[in-house]
Amino acid sequence: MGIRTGDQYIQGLRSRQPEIWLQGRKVTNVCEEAVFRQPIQEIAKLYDMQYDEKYQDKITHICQETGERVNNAFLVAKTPEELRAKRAVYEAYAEATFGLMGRTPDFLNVVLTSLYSNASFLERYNPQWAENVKTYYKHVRDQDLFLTHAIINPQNDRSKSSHEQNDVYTHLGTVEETPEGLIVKGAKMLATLAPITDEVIIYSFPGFQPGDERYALAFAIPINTPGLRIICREPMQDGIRSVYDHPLASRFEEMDAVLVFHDVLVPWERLFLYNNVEAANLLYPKTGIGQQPAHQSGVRGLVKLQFATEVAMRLADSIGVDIYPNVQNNLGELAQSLESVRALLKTAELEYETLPSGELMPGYIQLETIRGLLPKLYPRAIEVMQIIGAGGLLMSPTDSDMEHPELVEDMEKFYAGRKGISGTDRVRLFKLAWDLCGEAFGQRLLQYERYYTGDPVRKLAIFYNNYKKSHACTMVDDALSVYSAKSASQTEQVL
Ligand SMILES: Cc1cc2nc3c(=O)[nH]c(=O)nc-3n(C[C@H](O)[C@H](O)[C@H](O)COP(=O)(O)OP(=O)(O)OC[C@H]3O[C@@H](n4cnc5c(N)ncnc54)[C@H](O)[C@@H]3O)c2cc1C
Ligand SMILES: Nc1c(O)cccc1C(=O)O
Repeated sequence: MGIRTGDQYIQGLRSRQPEIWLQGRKVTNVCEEAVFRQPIQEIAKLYDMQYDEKYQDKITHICQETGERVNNAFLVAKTPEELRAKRAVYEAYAEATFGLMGRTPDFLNVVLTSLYSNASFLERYNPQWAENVKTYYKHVRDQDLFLTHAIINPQNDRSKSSHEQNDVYTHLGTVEETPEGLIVKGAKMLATLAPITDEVIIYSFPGFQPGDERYALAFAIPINTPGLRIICREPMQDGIRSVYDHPLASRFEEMDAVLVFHDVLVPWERLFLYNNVEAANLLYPKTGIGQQPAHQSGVRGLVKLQFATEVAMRLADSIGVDIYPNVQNNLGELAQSLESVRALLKTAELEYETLPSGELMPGYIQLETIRGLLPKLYPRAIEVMQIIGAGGLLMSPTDSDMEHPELVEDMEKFYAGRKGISGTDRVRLFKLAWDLCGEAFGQRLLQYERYYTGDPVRKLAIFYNNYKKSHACTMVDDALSVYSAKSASQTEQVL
C-alpha cells in the first residue's frame, strides 16, 4: 500500500476499539473523544503532508523492494543524501508541530528501521527473532502504521530489579508459552499517544539482572489486542477550551499512558526477543535504536528550542523591554544555545559513522551532547520566557472578554503593547507564551525534554564513560613529559 493519507489514518483508528481508560471511564470512540480530537487532526496532517506536492519528494521515496512510495523514516541510509532525506522528514514533521509533539510517527519508524537494519544482532541469539523483525518492519512500512512504545517499567521500587518487585507480574513478564505464542502479564510505561496509534512495540532500556529472564522481552502487537489496557494520565486540556485561549495546548497535547497487560497473547511471529537477559541488555546499544532516533529527537528538539526562543524574543519586543541589557543578555543566551544545538546537529550529520553493513549513523558524540544539553537548555528557555513576561503573563483575559462589547475599548487600551502592538496582538502572544511556560501542558513539555531519552543523570554518566574510552588525554602526557625530559638531562649531567 505505501503512504497513507490523514483520512486513511483516521479510518484505521475508527476500525478498531482498544481498551482506553480516561478519567474513570472507557473510551468507546477515540475519534469522537474531545481530548483526542485535535491531536488526531494534527497527526492526520502529517500523513497528508506525504501527498502534498510541497513535501512529497522531500519526505517520501519510492521503495526499491515494492515500487511503492513510502516515508523516508524507513530509509536505511547508505549515503549522505539519504541521511539528509531522513532529516527532511524529521524537520518537516517537527516544524508542523513546532517541535511540541515528540512521538510523531517518524520517531518509532526510525527505531524499527534501525532494528531491521541491525537484525543480524538478533540473528546471533535466534534467527527467528531476526526474521520476525524484518517482516514486521515491512508490514509497518508498507501499511504506513503509527506506533507507540513502552520501554520503561512502572515506577514502583527502583531500588529493586524486576524479579524482586512485590508481585511477579508488577513489571511486564512472560506467564507461559502456548502453541500460538507467549502469554504476557504486568505493566509498562509510558506510552505516549497510545490511544491514537495503530500498534505498540515493547522492548527495554538495559538494566536486567540475572533472575530477570521472564522480563527480557521485545515484541509488537496491535493496540487493540485483547487484554491490553491503556490507562491515560489526567488530561492537561479538556479538548473544549478555545484555540484562542490556548493556541498550543488545544492542539498538541500528547496523551501519555501506562499499558497494563492482562494475560495478553503475543503471537510467535511478533516476538523479537525473549528470555535472554544478555540480548535484552545489548539490544539498545548494539542495534542503533538509541542513536538513530537521537537524530530525529535532535532535529525536533532544535525546532522546539527555536520556537521557545522566538516566543521569548517576541515577548520582549512586544512590551519594549528588549532595550534593557539584562533582557538582551537572557535572549542572547537563548540564541547562543540554539545556535550551538544547530551546529552540533550539522556536525553530527557530517561526521557520520559507516557501519560494516554500509549504513550511516549520525555522530554519537554530537547527538549525545544534544541529548545532554536539551534537558538544561529547554527549561532555561522557559525560565527566560517567564522572567521576561513577568506579571503580564497573568493578565491575559479570555476570548469572551476580548469580544465583549462593554470591554472591547478597555482591552485595546490597557492590554496593548508598545507602539504597533494592539491589545489583541499582545494578548494572543502572551497566551501562546503561557501555554508554553505556565500551563500544565507546558510543564509536560518541559518534563518531556528532561526525561524522554531516559534518566539524564545516568545517560551523562554513560556518555562520560564512553568518551573516556576514546579520549586518551594525551595532552596531559605531553605536558608531563617535561619531567622525563628533566630527569633525562639530570642523568646526562651525572654521567
Ligand atoms: C512526557 C514523557 C513522555 C514519555 N514518553 C515515553 C514513551 O512514549 N515511551 C516510553 O517508553 N517512555 C516514555 N517516557 C519515559 C521515559 O523514558 C522515562 O521517564 C525515563 O526513562 C526516566 O525514567 P523514570 O521516569 O521511570 O525515572 P526513574 O528511573 O524512576 O528516576 C527517578 C529519579 O531517580 C533517579 N534514579 C533512579 N534510578 C537511579 C539509578 N540507578 N542511579 C541514579 N539515579 C537514579 C533519577 O535520576 C531520577 O531523578 C516518557 C517520559 C516523559 C516524562
Ligand atoms: N527515549 C528513547 C525511546 O523512548 C526509544 C528509543 C530511543 C530513545 C532514546 O532517546 O535513546
